[in-house]
Amino acid sequence: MLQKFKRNFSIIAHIDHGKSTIADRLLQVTGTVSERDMKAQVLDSMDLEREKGITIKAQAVTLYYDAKDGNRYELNLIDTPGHVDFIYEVSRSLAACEGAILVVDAAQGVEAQTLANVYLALENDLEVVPVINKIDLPAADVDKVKNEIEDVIGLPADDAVLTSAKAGIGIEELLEAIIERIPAPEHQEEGPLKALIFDSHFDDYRGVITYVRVLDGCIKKGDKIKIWSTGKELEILECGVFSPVMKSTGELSSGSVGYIITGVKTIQDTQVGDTITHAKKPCAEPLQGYRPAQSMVYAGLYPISTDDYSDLRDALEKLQLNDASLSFVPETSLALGFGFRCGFLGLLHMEIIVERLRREYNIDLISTSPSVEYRVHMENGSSYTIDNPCEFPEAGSGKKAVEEPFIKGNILVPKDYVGNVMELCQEKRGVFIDMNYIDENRAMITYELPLAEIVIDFYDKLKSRTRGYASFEYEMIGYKESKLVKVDILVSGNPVDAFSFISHADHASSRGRAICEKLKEIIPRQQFEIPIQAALGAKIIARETIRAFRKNVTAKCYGGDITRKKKLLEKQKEGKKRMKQIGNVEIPQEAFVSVLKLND
Ligand SMILES: Nc1nc2c(ncn2[C@@H]2O[C@H](COP(=O)(O)OP(=O)(O)OP(=O)(O)O)[C@@H](O)[C@H]2O)c(=O)[nH]1
Repeated sequence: MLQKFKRNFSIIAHIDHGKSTIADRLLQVTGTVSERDMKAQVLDSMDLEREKGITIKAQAVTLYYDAKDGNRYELNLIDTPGHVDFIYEVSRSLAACEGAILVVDAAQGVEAQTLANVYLALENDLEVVPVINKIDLPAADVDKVKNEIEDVIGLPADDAVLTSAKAGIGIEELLEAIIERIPAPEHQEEGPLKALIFDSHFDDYRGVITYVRVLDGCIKKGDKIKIWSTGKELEILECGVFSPVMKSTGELSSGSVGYIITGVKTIQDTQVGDTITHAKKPCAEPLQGYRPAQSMVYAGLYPISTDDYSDLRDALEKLQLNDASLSFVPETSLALGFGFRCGFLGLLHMEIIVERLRREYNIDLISTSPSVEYRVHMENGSSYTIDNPCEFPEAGSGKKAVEEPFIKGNILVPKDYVGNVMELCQEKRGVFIDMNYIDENRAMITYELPLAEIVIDFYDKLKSRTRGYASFEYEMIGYKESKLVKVDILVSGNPVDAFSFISHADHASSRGRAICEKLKEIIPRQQFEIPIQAALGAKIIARETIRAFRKNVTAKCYGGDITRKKKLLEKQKEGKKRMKQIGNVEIPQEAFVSVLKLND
């Protein structure tokens, strides 16, 4: 197909504004999926995505549309995730497009992530087509949203397409708008091959599937290609498009989006952002590429049962096959045994990985409290980074300063909640930068905040203190020095490394106290007294005591039924499996999780 009949676009939106529903409708109206196969949100293929109702990974799909001008067009839709954790995936899918559909909810209007995503699209020189969705809702206010798009984003909104993805209204108009307004790709159809790798996934049966966008030239089955950065030469065993399942076409021409299979073993061999060219007749220079995704949040993952250690390693390796942003290295903890230190894009990413390990791989896990990466500067001039509280330098070790990562966060909120948001940001050690009213009702508040304060539960707190009306988006701005200390938690005098955390000095006592109180509630009484303490080095800053108690499970069984007694004892043993033995104290698994939730 000629380039002038191709259109490559993404859909960008704030979470829940209806991006996936619109994508589903486009698939349906163009006959890409039959009525029978249409299950809601075809593009959100992972179970978890469906359940949580969020898109995580970028996906591509090719649609064919017979337009009103009598021509048949090839439309390549690249889906993008909507959550802040995955903004990196958004930027790389945008690089494979000429245009973006900007979906704004007709009742909610422009939100913080709408803005962040539009700016990314404009940075990539994309043509943005505004779409106002959910016009069927009684609370829809199209004129107000049009004004917001013009005033807040600065895009003309007169000709915004009005849709109700739910009711199937406005979908044809949207398809026509895509063809009219999004420019066709303009590359050299005959030139030496130049293609961009924008994603990849591992398929159990077929190996690595690499997603490519062809710029110049053409890829054919049997071609010998070269990966620019590594110089590795590979043969194209198969190439084709997603419609929505993989369909081999034997060829991908200039301006197209599709997949190639080359027989490489891991997705690391075809790095996202790399350039593909022909081995014999290479292009003159590579495409710009991307920075690799960076882990922001770290935590230790430990199997409850030590027998699961190698299964956990295999599972992490498998997950990494599809998710280059997940990193892990083995680590050991005195309290928890053998496990892995893992790096994630954000808390949601971490939650998803932990949940998948549980569900898909059946591994019961304990995760330690999430941490960020700190930079430690020593008096002798050396410096290093740590992502684990256990590596924090002890007092007297010659530490000069510790720096932590900061973000600039933009919060869009109705004016009634401005006070609550500012209060929350102050509690989280935020530094006020700016506040602007975007209209008479809503304000955009900007704060600089330590990332460590954001990763725990900022998002949840923000939602609850604004009744779900605030939206939030952030970017990293770099490292700054802070007064940080490590707090240890001692159970019966033994430090439990999995409970240690790094905190700002001003918050150390209150957090230490809160954890001691929580552990007192959770750790069952045992036959001896258990002191629980929080300590700053040798100094105890909080203490709780669990009094002694003897739990005699057979007490209920008077009468001499020995089998019943045995059963009860068996049951007690089962319960113990879910405990971790720390010194002479048994700590239930929930303790590790609740401490994690409490860290503020
Ligand atoms: N009333 C109404 N509801 C809609 C419409 N479009 C989508 N929804 C609903 O809005 C919710 C969110 O829609 P999604 O398509 O999952 O939103 P999304 O933007 O893809 O969300 P992420 O994938 O998480 O980024 C779902 O419950 C949809 O059924 C619409 O036109 N009208």
